[in-house]
Amino acid sequence: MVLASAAPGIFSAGLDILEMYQSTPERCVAFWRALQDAWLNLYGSRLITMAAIEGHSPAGGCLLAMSCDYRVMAEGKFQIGLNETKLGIVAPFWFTDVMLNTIGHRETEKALQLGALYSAQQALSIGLVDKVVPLAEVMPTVEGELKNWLQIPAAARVITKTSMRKAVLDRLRSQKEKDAQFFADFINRDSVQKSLGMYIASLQKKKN
Ligand SMILES: CC/C=C\C/C=C\C/C=C\CCC/C=C/C(=O)SCCNC(=O)CCNC(=O)[C@H](O)C(C)(C)COP(=O)(O)OP(=O)(O)OC[C@H]1O[C@@H](n2cnc3c(N)ncnc32)[C@H](O)[C@@H]1OP(=O)(O)O
Repeated sequence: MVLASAAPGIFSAGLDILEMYQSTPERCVAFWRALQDAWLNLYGSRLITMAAIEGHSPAGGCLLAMSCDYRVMAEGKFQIGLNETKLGIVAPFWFTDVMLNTIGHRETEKALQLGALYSAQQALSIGLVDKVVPLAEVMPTVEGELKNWLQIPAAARVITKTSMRKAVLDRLRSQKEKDAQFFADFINRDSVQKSLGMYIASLQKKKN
């Protein structure tokens, strides 16, 4: 399975910020449950999963990419990373776990505190992506890599993948409702809503 985007220049802009702003607790819980299930299915997929990152990939977009087995990113102006702290929010523990498994503890600690967004070359240097190529070569490179992965006996690959990812998946599975409730409480704090409001305004200002 290849994750790619139909929007030029954007792999994924992350979660819909407007869903987290001035929403109701009930809607926030439903929103979070949908995200949890999507991620559990993706990270726990038995399929070979690859991200064709042909554009920006902040926050939830970076989570999607990191949750794949292999990442190819376009060189150039695009950025990737977990930038949550820049919005005044905090990466949930399962976002953090996936990043830890991808780039290790020291880089994750720096990346998360700073809300760092990396260029493709920087992402390659810390192991956040596996390959950087010109934009037009992203999809052919993914397809070529996929052929390599498909050579591996499927049962052996799936057992290996499942055992590598089980602890992180189980950590969320065992506390889904608590996590959803925590998200709804956290996101509706006055201080968090204020930060999100300012971030949304800054996105709109950048455009004008
Ligand atoms: C131990 C744990 C303790 C506590 C944790 C508890 C709870 C956790 C709490 C919260 C966790 C939440 C996790 C959140 C994850 C996320 O994914 S948050 C989203 C982060 N995303 C971003 O910051 C991206 C913002 N967007 C951009 O930077 C740019 O838009 C872009 C680089 C992606 C693309 O740039 P451009 O091509 O220049 O496009 P525009 O900027 O003009 O955007 C077009 C249009 O789209 C709107 N938009 C962009 N991104 C979003 C978004 N994520 N959500 C909603 N809307 C978005 C943008 O405002 C423009 O709108 P219009 O002006 O056209 O209406």
